Amino acid sequence: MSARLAFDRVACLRGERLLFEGMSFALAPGGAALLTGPNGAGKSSLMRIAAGLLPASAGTVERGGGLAFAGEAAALDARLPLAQALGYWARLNGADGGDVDAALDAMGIANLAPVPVRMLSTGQRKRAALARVIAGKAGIWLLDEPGNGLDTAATARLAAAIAAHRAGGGIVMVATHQPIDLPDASAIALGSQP
Ligand SMILES: Nc1ncnc2c1ncn2[C@@H]1O[C@H](COP(=O)(O)OP(=O)(O)OP(=O)(O)O)[C@@H](O)[C@H]1O
Repeated sequence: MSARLAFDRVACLRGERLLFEGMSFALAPGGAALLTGPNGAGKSSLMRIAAGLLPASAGTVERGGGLAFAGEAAALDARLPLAQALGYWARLNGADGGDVDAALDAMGIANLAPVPVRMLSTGQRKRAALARVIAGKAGIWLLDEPGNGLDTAATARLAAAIAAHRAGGGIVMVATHQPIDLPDASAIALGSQP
C-alpha cells in the first residue's frame, strides 16, 4: 500500500474568515496526524480539504492510496440490514463480503449484521460507520470525531483497528476533542476563532 497525504502551504478561507494558512505536513505509510482545536477552529474544514470535498483557498494537497472519510453522518442506507449497507460500500471499494464480516468483527457488531441501520443505537451506528472505513481498504483514513458515542470497549477496538491499518502501511488523520491512543502522531493544533 503506497499511502501518502501531504499538504503544502494550504489555506482555508470560509466566508470572510481565514481559518488557517501555510499548513504543511506530509504523512508517509504508517503515519498518523492528530488534529485538535476548539469548536469552530477548522478541524472539519481541514478534513474536508484532505478528502477533496472542499477546495483549498491556497496551496496544494497530494493524496495517494485511496481514501475513506468518516464524518458526522454514518453514510449508510438506513433501510438496509447493516451487512448489506456495508456490502454496498465494500463493492464500490473493491472489497468483498469477507472484508465486511472482518470489519463487523473488528468493531464487535457481527451480531447486528441482519439489523436495519435505522434501528441501531447511536454508538452502534458509529461502530458501523467505522466498520465501513475498515472494510473499504483505503490507504488513507480520515476520521472526524471517531470516538463520539463509543463506549470503552469500542474505543479500544477502534485503537486496535487504527494500529493494524498503520502497521499495514495505512495513514490515519483523526480530528477529536477526546483523548485517543495514537502513538507517534504528528500533532496539528488549530487556533481558536472568535
Ligand atoms: N459553508 C460554510 N460557509 C462559511 N463558513 C463555514 C461553512 N461551514 C463552516 N463554516 C465556518 O467555518 C468555521 C470552522 O468550522 P469547522 O466545522 O471546520 O470547525 P471544527 O473545528 O470542526 O469545529 P467543531 O469542534 O465545533 O466540530 C466555523 O466558524 C464555521 O462557522
